[in-house]
Amino acid sequence: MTATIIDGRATAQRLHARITARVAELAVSHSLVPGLAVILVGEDPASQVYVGNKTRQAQAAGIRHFDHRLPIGATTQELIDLVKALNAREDVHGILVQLPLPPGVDDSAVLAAIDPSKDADGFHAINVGRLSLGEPATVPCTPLGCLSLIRQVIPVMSGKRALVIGRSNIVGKPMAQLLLQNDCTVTIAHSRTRDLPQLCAESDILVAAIGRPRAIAGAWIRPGAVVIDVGINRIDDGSGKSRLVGDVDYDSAVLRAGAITPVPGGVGPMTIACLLLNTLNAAQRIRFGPTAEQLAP
Ligand SMILES: Nc1nc2c(c(=O)[nH]1)N[C@@H](CN(C=O)c1ccc(C(=O)N[C@@H](CCC(=O)O)C(=O)O)cc1)CN2
Ligand SMILES: [Mg+2]
Repeated sequence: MTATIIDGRATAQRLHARITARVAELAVSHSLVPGLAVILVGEDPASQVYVGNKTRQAQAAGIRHFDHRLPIGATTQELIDLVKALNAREDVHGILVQLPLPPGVDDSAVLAAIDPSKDADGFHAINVGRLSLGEPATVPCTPLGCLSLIRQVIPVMSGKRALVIGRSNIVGKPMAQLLLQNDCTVTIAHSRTRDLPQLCAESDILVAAIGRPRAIAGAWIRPGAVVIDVGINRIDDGSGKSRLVGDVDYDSAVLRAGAITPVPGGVGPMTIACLLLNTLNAAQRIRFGPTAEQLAP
C-alpha cells in the first residue's frame, strides 16, 4: 500500500482564498480591516523566515500587519509594555509573539500580557483553559491546521485511537484536546513513554511533534493509519547541503500509512493559514461581539 499524500500547501491555499474573500467583504460592508501585530525578538534565521512568511501572507489576504522587531537584548518588561500598547490599539485585532524568545525573557509573562481576545496564537492561559473546557476559544494554529488535514481523510473521527507524540503547550497538548473534542480515544506520548512502537501500532491517527528527525519508524505504524508529521528538522543530506525532514521516517512510513503529510508542504503551511484565520475571526468578534459569524478552518 502507498499512502495518500495530504497536501498541506494546497489546503492552505484554499483556506487563504476563503480568508481573502471574507476580508474583502468586511472592508466593503463594514470598513473593517483586520490587523495583525507581529513581535520578533533577535535574529534567529528560522524565526525571521516564519515571520516574513506570516506578514507576506497577511498582506496578500488584505490583513494589515504591524511589524515589531526588537534586539536580542530586549527585556521582559519592554515586551510586556509593547504588548499592552498593542492591546489598546483599535486597528490591531491579533497579536503574536514569535517563539522561541531569547533565554532570559520570561515568555509566560509576555504571553500572559496579551489581551485574550487578541491572542492570535491561542497561547494565553484563558484560551488554553477555554479549549480544555470545550468552550469557544482561539486554538493554536498548528493543531488547528493538523485537525483540518486529518478531517480531509477521516471526516468522522469518533472512536478512533489517536496518538499524539509530544506534550508541548504549542502543539501536543492542544492537539490532544482537539482530538478528544472529536471523540477520539487519545494517548499522549513523550520522552518518558515506554514502548512507543506498540502504542504506534495500536493507533489509527498518529500526530508526531517531538522535534527529532525521522524518530518514528515506518515499521511502527499501523497499516492504513493517518500520519500527521509536525516536525521541521534541518539535517545535513550527506553532501554538505541541508534538507528538511519531519519527525517521521517518511520513506518507510509512506509504504504503510493510509495517508500522510509530507515535510515540507504538510503542516507548516497550515500553521500560517490558521494564524490569518484566527486574526480574521478575532477581528469579527471584537467588532460584532462573541456571537459573530466565524470562518471555519
Ligand atoms: N508564536 C509562534 N511561534 C512559533 C509557532 C507558532 O505557531 N506561533 N510555530 C513554530 C514556527 N512556525 C510559525 O511560527 C512555523 C514553522 C514552519 C512553517 C512552515 O511553513 N514550514 C514549511 C517549511 C519552511 C522551511 O523551508 O523552513 C513547511 O513545513 O512546508 C510555518 C510556521 C515555532 N514558533
Ligand atoms: Mg524563556
